[in-house]
Amino acid sequence: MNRAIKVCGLKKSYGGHTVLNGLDFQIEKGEIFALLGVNGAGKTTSLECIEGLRKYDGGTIIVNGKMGIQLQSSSLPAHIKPMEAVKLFAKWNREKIDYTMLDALGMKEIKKKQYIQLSTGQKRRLHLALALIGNPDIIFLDEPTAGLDVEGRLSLHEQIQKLKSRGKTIVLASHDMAEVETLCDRIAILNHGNIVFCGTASELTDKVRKKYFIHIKTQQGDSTFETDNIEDTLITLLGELKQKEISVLDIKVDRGTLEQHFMEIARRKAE
Ligand SMILES: Nc1ncnc2c1ncn2[C@@H]1O[C@H](COP(=O)(O)OP(=O)(O)OP(=O)(O)O)[C@@H](O)[C@H]1O
Repeated sequence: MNRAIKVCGLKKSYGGHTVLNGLDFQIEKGEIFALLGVNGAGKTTSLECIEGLRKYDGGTIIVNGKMGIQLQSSSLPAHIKPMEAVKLFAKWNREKIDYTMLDALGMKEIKKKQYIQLSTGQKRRLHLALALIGNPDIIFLDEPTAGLDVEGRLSLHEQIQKLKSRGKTIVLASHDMAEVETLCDRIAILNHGNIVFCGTASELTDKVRKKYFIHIKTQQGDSTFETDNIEDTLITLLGELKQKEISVLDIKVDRGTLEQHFMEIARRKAE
């Protein structure tokens, strides 16, 4: 069985307000899977239903493995030290402490500090360490890098990649397109209570935008051309430039950013 999670027809309303309108998706073992959506799209609600922390109104959720959970916001007593928290969590879970994992998350560097003295990045690393106690198979991270600087984000990405290389399944909610593009194997986009896209970043690009953008820099300035047929357009453009004896300094071809594709899909009105 290669499936870590299967969600079928997941429904959730708060009062009369429908937030999840029958979600269907599945997450394979060993992949990094991202839930994306604008603020209020229902990412946290979906994660917390799967985690068993929130009741849902309909549908089925099958989770195939032990879960480790890092919530969007969590707190610890102000004066507790990181290792005290780790020992407490290990005791509650009746698990041994994995000191190699703690070292990899930089717990040594902060062991003398109290919780209240930790930076946002250090708190996030501690909460990730707590989520990993018990060696879970599936790790849920709700906006894991929110509020982190570039270095903190890269270091956390490295830890997440290491978890994947150890065969863990990672499910995360994120707003950060660069993060999702570099880190995640597959993405599901939530919009108006439905999954409007589920696949890889390049499949998202294919779905939204078939066009290519050719950016040409010449002695006379920069120009961008949009085309469906990259080969013909490039040949024509280069031929024209050669005929006019204009030297080309640089050429770049792209298909727009993942952020543009995400916004196009995430903001589409319900069909
Ligand atoms: N306990 C609650 N009671 C009532 N409404 C709620 C509750 N929790 C969430 N909501 C509403 O459900 C919707 C989805 O919220 P949720 O937190 O799941 O979205 P999200 O995609 O995680 O948002 P964000 O990106 O801002 O974290 C929002 O409209 C929110 O106001």
